[in-house]
Amino acid sequence: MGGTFDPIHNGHLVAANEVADRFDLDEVVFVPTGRPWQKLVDDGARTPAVSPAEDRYLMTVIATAANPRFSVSRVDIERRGDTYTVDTLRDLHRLHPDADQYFITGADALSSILTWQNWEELFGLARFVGVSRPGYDLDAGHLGAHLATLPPDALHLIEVPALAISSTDCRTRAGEGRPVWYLVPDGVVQYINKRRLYRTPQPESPGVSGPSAQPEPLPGADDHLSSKGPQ
Ligand SMILES: Nc1ncnc2c1ncn2[C@@H]1O[C@H](COP(=O)(O)OP(=O)(O)OP(=O)(O)O)[C@@H](O)[C@H]1O
Ligand SMILES: O=C(O)c1ccc[n+]([C@@H]2O[C@H](COP(=O)([O-])O)[C@@H](O)[C@H]2O)c1
Repeated sequence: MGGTFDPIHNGHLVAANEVADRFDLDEVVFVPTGRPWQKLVDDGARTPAVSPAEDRYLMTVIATAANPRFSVSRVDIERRGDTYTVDTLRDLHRLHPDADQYFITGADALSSILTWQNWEELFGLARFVGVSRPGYDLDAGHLGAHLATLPPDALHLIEVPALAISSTDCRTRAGEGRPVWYLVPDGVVQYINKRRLYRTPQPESPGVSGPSAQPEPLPGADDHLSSKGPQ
């Protein structure tokens, strides 16, 4: 399952678990994006409007650690440049050449798949599983005439328990000091607080000392992964 996971929330985890159960998958690999090119700020520098990749990666590790079937891959955050699913699937295939790959995607992401890089190749690299998400229609109608050209078994649409949770709402809540408990795993709440993620920067008062408004840089955070906090 690919995602920006800024932060990972229980909607992601329930969807992944449901697909693992329905398709009897041995493993679900969560793949945090490196540079999600459709989430860039239009500032000329093409800056991702997302938290640093290492923070998103660590939250994903924390959220999935207790489930033996869940793992997290760094393929997208270690690849330079914009993140394309076609590269994700090729990299994972190289790492697990004998595995049948399924790519799990929510109804919203599925509906924009025709805008993805080299989207025609995607269905030859993995089976796609589109999962329901409150507020979005789950159908493949947007694929139009392309649907008939897909390999058999290329796309499955499944209903999963409805959780009206989004990362956007979690960021807004954290920024406003409202609770994100029970929307994200407890460890992720604690990580958000520890790293002061999603807080609107406060102007510093001269002469007042106190805890730094900025979190410590993470060891290993690389320049090409660094990015701007969400607005
Ligand atoms: N509540 C949910 N139910 C089902 N699928 C979901 C849900 N939230 C996200 N997804 C799917 O998980 C994948 C990764 O989503 P992403 O990390 O962008 O989370 P998001 O909540 O959509 O984030 P944002 O609000 O920042 O856009 C996408 O395929 C998305 O459609
Ligand atoms: O390949 C692409 O061009 C592409 C464009 C947009 C999104 N995706 C993938 O879709 C997944 C969900 O993305 P997002 O931005 O909704 O978190 C994630 O794995 C992204 O890499 C992929």
